[in-house]
Amino acid sequence: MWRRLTSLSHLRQIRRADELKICQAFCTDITKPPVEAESHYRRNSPFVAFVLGGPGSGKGTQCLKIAETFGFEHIGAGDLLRKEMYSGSENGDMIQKLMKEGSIAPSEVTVKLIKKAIESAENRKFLIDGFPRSEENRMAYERIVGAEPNFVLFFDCPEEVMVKRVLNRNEGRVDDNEHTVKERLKVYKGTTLPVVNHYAKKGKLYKFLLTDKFMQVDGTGTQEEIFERVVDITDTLQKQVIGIEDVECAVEKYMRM
Ligand SMILES: Nc1ncnc2c1ncn2[C@@H]1O[C@H](COP(=O)(O)OP(=O)(O)OP(=O)(O)O)[C@@H](O)[C@H]1O
Ligand SMILES: O=c1ccn([C@@H]2O[C@H](COP(=O)(O)O)[C@@H](O)[C@H]2O)c(=O)[nH]1
Ligand SMILES: [Mg+2]
Repeated sequence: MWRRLTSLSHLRQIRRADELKICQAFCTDITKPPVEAESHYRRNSPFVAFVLGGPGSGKGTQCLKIAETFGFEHIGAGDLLRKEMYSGSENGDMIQKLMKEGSIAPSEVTVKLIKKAIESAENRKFLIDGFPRSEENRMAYERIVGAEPNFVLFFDCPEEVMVKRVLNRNEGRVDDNEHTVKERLKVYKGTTLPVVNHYAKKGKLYKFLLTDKFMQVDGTGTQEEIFERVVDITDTLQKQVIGIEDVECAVEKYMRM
């Protein structure tokens, strides 16, 4: 209840009469969002978290755990591109060449695949793993999908650990080799980190610094130890964001009166 009322403070510009209606509407003990607001939220506002980090930092591993625990749909941008590559599509050869080089696929191709995956899912909560890779990717997503992510998780892993993991992964990926991993690291540092900085400035970034302080397995913490930290943040953010969305939907409803 308190959160609902305090979240309305930014609406000072609304006419006094409308303000009164909004306050009256929220002065009852609402423990659940109004049915109309809830369905608006589900239908129109997918809840999106981007998951970023270098090659082999553990994005995919943690996404599987988050998806299972919190009921998110896991969309791996690289997985979508690999599927497209092997599907015999007209973009297949181009994607394969870029992946082997460690380069980034054109934004329109990747965003189109992500948008399709979001639109065809029943779920409205998404983890988008390994995207955006560049500021250009980010802007294309925001333009085409028409929204920013709700929050961004960032796995900051030491470079030597990432390289070792990628070279030991053994999943038959065309880019898991010494030459390509060097290129991917260059792209990550030069082109993806600016995206991370962008979301840090916007206050949307949650960084997991994976250093040798855990002294486990490979010096970054076991998958379970890292996940324990991820759970806390994801749980809190989900609750906060859903609360804010409810207020905005309800405000829209009362302003139309
Ligand atoms: N905390 C960890 N400790 C040890 N090994 C790990 C840990 N997390 C992930 N791994 C292993 O490291 C490898 C890379 O992990 P993962 O595929 O999740 O990385 P990624 O960030 O998705 O990489 P990419 O960007 O290349 O897809 C996998 O073989 C995974 O099992
Ligand atoms: O948004 C994206 C995501 C991926 N790529 C290309 O795919 C590979 C592998 O991606 P992973 O996320 O590591 O599975 C990546 O190196 C890029 O070549 C992309 O172009 N755009
Ligand atoms: Mg991955």
